[in-house]
Amino acid sequence: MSLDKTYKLVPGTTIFDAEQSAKGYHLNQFCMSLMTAENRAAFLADERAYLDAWPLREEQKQALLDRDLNAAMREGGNIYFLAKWGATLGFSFQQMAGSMTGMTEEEYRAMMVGGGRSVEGNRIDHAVLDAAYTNPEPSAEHATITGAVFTSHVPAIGAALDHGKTEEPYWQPVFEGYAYSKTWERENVPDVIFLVYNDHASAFDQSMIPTFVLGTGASYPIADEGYGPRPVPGIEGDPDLAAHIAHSLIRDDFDLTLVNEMAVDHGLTVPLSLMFGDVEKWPCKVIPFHVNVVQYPVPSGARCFKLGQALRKAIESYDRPLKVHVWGTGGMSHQLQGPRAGLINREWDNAFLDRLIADPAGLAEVPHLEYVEEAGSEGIELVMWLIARGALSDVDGAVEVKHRFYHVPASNTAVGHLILENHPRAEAPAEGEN
Ligand SMILES: O=C(O)c1ccc(O)c(O)c1
Repeated sequence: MSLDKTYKLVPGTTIFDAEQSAKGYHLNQFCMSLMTAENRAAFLADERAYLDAWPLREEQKQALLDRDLNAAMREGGNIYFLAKWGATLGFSFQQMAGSMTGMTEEEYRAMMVGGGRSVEGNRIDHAVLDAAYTNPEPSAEHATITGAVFTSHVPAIGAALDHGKTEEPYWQPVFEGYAYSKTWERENVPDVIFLVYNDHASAFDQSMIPTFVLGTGASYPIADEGYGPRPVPGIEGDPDLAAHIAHSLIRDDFDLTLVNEMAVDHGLTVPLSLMFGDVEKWPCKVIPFHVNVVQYPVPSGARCFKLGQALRKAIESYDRPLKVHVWGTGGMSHQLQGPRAGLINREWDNAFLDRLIADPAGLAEVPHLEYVEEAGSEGIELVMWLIARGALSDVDGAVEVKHRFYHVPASNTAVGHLILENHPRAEAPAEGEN
């Protein structure tokens, strides 16, 4: 099933969607650079030289040099960004809009004074729209979620790996718990991991508190959390699949923040190290998905579970035969602050794992207060596991527990880990087939 992009059929109109945004990313960022007097002066002194300093395609530079806004829009420019360029050259919004219509400035102004352009004759060709609805292009192939991994993402685990301490008596039992996981992951390398984690005041500070962040970028550097960046490879993203997921989730009423550039911290890198070990390059692409669990209000378990269900629909409607893993990270019980620091609740953690496997919808109803009271203030990270669990196939398929592990302690936390394989039910053969 391909997504509804019928907005492309409105005549004389370019909708700025994720596809256009990817195409025009540097063009629009160039426009943003004109928000200082110093940069505007440099641009006006030598437009070509200033443009050449940006990674723009020649078509994009030429569109601006020709003052051709239609071409700039085709090349991914958005009018609110381009307005910064226009303002630098002394154009008003009316002059810019009029320049795209084939009218002179006077004609366009007169048309607006006369009541503006009529919608009559400017609607979608309904024959084309009807055809788009009645003959949706069936896709022979689609992406599949083949497994889910759930794991703690304690930074001290990353430090133990990076400093060769995995065989020390304190750490050996932790890494022993991931020995099978590394073999399983090697035998089941996906094309893409959709990795749910929380940023720990690394990419997002108090200037911005987005609830759900989908990484739509091509690559992500490793954050420096104070000890220097972890010595692990950078992350390659999948902008195309991420844009598809963004479109599908937002259409399903999940209000996401889309981020093209961000550094990723231990929340994302420690799970990758645990599952892939010490590698030169991660063997697959990763789409980072950050959930705010730092500043309240944080999303509920129920919201996360529903998001996971919508994520499954999004991934399965992507028309390429990719194998996708969905990972939920963070937890288990831990409290990093105040007189209750060090809180561990083995019974609650293990009941959480039991219910995550057998009763995820029921588990999703557990309120925040229970996480904080029973699993410690930072145990709230466990709501993120419900996103990955919601993406699996219980409705028309089955999940199989491949591995389960629990250990106390790693620094201040309990370590929990699960691997669930996803077995979607085979699609019913079409009539006439065996
Ligand atoms: O136990 C710890 O040391 C610790 C520190 C930071 C974290 O984000 C975390 O999950 C655990």
